[in-house]
Amino acid sequence: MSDTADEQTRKAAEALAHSAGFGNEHSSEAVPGALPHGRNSPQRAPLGLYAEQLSGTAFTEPRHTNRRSWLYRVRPSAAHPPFTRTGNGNISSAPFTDSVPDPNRLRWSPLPEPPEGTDFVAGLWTLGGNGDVTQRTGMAVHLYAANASMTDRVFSDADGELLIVPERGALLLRTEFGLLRAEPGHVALIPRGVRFRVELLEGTARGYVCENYGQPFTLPELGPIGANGLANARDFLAPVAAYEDVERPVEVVNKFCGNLWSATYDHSPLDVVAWHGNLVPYVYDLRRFNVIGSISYDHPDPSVFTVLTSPSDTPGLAAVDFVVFAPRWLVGEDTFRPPYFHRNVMSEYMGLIEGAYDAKAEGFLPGGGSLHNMMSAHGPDRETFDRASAAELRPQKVDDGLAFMFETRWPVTTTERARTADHLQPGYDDVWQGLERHYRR
Ligand SMILES: O=C(O)Cc1cc(O)ccc1O
Ligand SMILES: [Fe+2]
Repeated sequence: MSDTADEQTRKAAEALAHSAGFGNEHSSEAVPGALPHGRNSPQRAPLGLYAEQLSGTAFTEPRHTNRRSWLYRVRPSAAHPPFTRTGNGNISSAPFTDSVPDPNRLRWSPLPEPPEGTDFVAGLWTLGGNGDVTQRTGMAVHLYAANASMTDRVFSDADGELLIVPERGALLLRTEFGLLRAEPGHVALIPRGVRFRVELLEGTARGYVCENYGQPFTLPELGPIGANGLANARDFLAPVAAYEDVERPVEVVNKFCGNLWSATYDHSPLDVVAWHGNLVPYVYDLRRFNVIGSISYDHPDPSVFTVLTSPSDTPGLAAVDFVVFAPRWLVGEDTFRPPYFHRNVMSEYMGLIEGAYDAKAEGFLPGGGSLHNMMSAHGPDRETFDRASAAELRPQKVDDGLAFMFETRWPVTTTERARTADHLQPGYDDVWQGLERHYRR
């Protein structure tokens, strides 16, 4: 008896091989001899494959930012029927114009369960964002909730790269470059335009997506930290080549300038037998993050927790940073240890992958999220403030949660759907009520 689709997903996810490193030249062939040697585009590519370049940066960008890969495939991507518009579901794109940017602090509970048969693409739900897809600037925050694998359907996003942050349910990502497994606590990145399919390893899945319209995420500079630390390049795992030779109708959904377009191919475009290059999908286990912090006094700024950064044209000013609050020791002397009260020119969307977050005693839930827009005042809730102000300052391990932040240079405009959602929490402001006056003269 042949395996069910779910069994095929599970078996495929076992013992995956990877190619390690960030920004380096990878190469991989699923069939020996499929990669040409000494040139990218020989007169006839090996094994009758088609050679095709995928450019993630302009041809002429400087070497240290240039990203491209060469794919050797059964059929060239160019062999496809026309795309036609299809429904956008709950996906929207920048510029976000259906509501005005809001200075209020907003918080959402997790997405409700989706209807039966919702796959990753159908389960995407846009919360908001900034910039403009047609200008390749800015970002969108999406959530997803799915209970079905994509079958005979693949997705690609011309508008940006997708940083997927699973919160519930492991994912098998079948990409043009091969297979990746991403479970809660990992992040996965799919470069702009790369075709992929999401299969569910646990029946249901939930999480967050940062769609980055701008420059690709890269590792932050380390400056005085030195040659090692934060996210180490060797812990980023690209797939090895794996292809499917499928000659039956496959729907390709293409997100282009804010809309979904669909075409039904007569074959699967996940037909890359070999590839090489530095533009690759990857996964990263957030628990590998080397957390740097204060070993004397004061709470450091969260920039020190940056995993990945999408630079802007201004040095030091990120279009968007991906920041993780991973388990760590707090040892600061005479220090208020949780996140401080602050107002930030950058806008902060936060999510929770597991457990709790040290600035919020309750209400900030795994699968939920908060938005503290440009200059909005926030910080520890009353309970956290009272507790941390009175705490005995012994070395303390913070290891009861895994939270993250998409921190962006432009204010985040929420979609009408996010503003009117049942799971938008009323009364979020109240967490800062009752902070007593202690000042006496
Ligand atoms: O608002 C937040 O919780 C995120 C955050 C964490 C921190 O440690 C310092 C500043 C900051 O914005
Ligand atoms: Fe903050």
